[in-house]
Amino acid sequence: MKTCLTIAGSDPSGGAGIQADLKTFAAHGIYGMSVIVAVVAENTCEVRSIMDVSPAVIRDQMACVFEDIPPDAVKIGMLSQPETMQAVADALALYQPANVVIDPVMLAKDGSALMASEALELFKRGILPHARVFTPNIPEAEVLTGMTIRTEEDMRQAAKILRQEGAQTVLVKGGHLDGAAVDIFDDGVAVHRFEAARIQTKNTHGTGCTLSSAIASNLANGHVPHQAVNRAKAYITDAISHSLDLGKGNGPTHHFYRLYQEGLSWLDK
Ligand SMILES: Nc1ncnc2c1ncn2[C@@H]1O[C@H](COP(=O)(O)OP(=O)(O)OP(=O)(O)O)[C@@H](O)[C@H]1O
Ligand SMILES: Cc1ncc(COP(=O)(O)O)c(N)n1
Repeated sequence: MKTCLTIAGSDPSGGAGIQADLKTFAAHGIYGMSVIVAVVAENTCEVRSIMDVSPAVIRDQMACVFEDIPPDAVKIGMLSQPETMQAVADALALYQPANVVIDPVMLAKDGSALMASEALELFKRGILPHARVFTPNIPEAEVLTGMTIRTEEDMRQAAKILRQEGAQTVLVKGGHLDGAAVDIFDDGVAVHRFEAARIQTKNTHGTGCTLSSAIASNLANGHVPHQAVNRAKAYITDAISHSLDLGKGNGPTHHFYRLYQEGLSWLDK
C-alpha cells in the first residue's frame, strides 16, 4: 500500500484542506495520513476563525508519522503563521521526504488570508526549496515573483523564476484567468501546457487542494512529475465536472464520482 501525508489546515465543511486531501488520496487507492497545522472554521461561504496548532504539537505529529510510517509522498497546503511554518520547515529539513508537492495557499475564496504576510520570506527560504512539484495559482505566483501575470507567456516566465527560487518543477495554475482552464508546467527540461475546457460552475471550493493531492498521489504511485500532473489535471477536471451543489456558497468537487457511477478507481486508468 502506498502512503501519502498531507500537512495542511482542517476544513470542517469537508471541501478543502485536510479533508479534500484525504478524499483525494483515498480515490487514488492511497493510505492517507495528516498533520493538522491549523483548525479553520469555514464552509462554502466564509472563513469565520482560525486556530493555529502549537509548533510543539506540529513537531510531535511530524515525528509520529515519519518515525512510524514514512510517506511515499507529501502534500503541503495551508501554513498560516511563521511559527507553524518554522515547525514544518524544521521537520522537512530533518526527515528530507522525497516526493513533496507544495501548494502555497494564501487566500480563501472569500478573500480571507490563510498565510500571514510575515510568513512569506520564511516560506521562500524554508519551504519552497523542498518542492518536487510547486503549484501556485496566478495570484500566488504574482506575490512570489513580483510579476503581473496576464498571459500564458507570463505564466511560463513565472514558472521559470520559481524554479530558480528552488522548486524542482512548477505548475502555474490558470484557473483565475478567463477562457479555457490552462495550466503551465515547467520541469526544467521542457514546458508543458495542460488545457481543459472551463466548466461553468460556482462549485470550485478546494480545487487547488485536490489538484495538489492528486499530484502527490500519482507521485506516490510511481509516476514522474510530468505524468503525475497530467493525470491530476484529468482528475480535477472530472471532479469539477461532477461538483456537488452542497452549501450556500462555492460547493465542493466530487472525488468519487467514477467510483460510485462506474465502479472504477483512478488506479485502473
Ligand atoms: N471552472 C473550471 N473549469 C475547469 N477547470 C478549472 C476551473 N477552475 C479551476 N480549474 C482548474 O482547477 C485547478 C485548480 O486551479 P485554480 O487556479 O482554481 O487553483 P486555486 O486557485 O489554488 O484553487 P482555488 O481557486 O480553489 O483557490 C487548475 O487545474 C485549474 O485549471
Ligand atoms: C484549510 C484550507 N486550506 C486551503 C484552502 C483553500 O482551498 P482551495 O484554494 O483549494 O479552494 C481552504 N479554503 N481551507
